[in-house]
Amino acid sequence: IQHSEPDRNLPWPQDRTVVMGILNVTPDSFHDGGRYERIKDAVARAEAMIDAGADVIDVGGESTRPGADPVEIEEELDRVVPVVEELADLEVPISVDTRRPEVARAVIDAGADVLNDVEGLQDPEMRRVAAETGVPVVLMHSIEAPVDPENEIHYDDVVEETIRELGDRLLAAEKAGVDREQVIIDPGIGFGKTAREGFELLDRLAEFEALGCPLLFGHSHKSMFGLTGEQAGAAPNSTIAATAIAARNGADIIRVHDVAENVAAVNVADAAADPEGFEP
Ligand SMILES: Nc1nc2[nH]c(SCC(=O)O)nc2c(=O)[nH]1
Repeated sequence: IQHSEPDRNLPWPQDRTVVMGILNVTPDSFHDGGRYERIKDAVARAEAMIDAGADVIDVGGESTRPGADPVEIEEELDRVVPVVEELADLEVPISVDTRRPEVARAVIDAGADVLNDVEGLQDPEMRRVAAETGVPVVLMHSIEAPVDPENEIHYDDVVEETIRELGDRLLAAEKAGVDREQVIIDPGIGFGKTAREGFELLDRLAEFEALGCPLLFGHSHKSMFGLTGEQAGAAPNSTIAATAIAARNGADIIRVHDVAENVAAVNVADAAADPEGFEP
């Protein structure tokens, strides 16, 4: 499976699988230091991921794990804006994982290059920000984020239905003035989907080509790997293995915590996809 046509003006290479390093700036993701410590640590962690081969850094100030408590907007701004300001000078693009238009506007003003909306631009105001700024936007499939664990969602065919619903979101975005060329799609692993549905999506990733957009796959340390003997939050080996399969099945961007290991996995997949043409 070759990557989507390299005709998008995205801020990363389009002839190989791109690695997005996850930078959580939620308090529980740092040892207990002061605010300034946290910002310093965040920048150091971003630089370490870049040194390990990350092509883009995804900054997130609100955990959207199933059942997570929503964070006040002021708190989210206070967490992400200072970090984006520091990272804006680094040589790789910065994406921000946020559901909030206020945060989206603020981080773009602060130098963020990409919006990563786990609610798939369901908020009309988020569609307006994407349309007005023209930045690349990751449109992730989720009926809601965080998903209420009590909310029993049933799919007959998770792949078909996810593609269809992403298609609907794409249309709504285009109606709001978002250019299809700026959209990256994402199946939203773990967001209202079971472990087995996660593996079904991994196996049939190529079917998402139908939407004609680059595809981001975000499986790192997720609960689907309970099926393969690892735990949510501690699934390094399953994550690396799934990265290789996802890249070989057409994922254009892989969103991970452990950059070096997953860079190796995408290199293996890309080399297998094009043994003659692959360049290390
Ligand atoms: N685009 C995109 N953004 C995300 N943000 C999270 S937060 C939950 C976690 O990392 O465990 N997951 C994803 C994902 O799968 N895709």
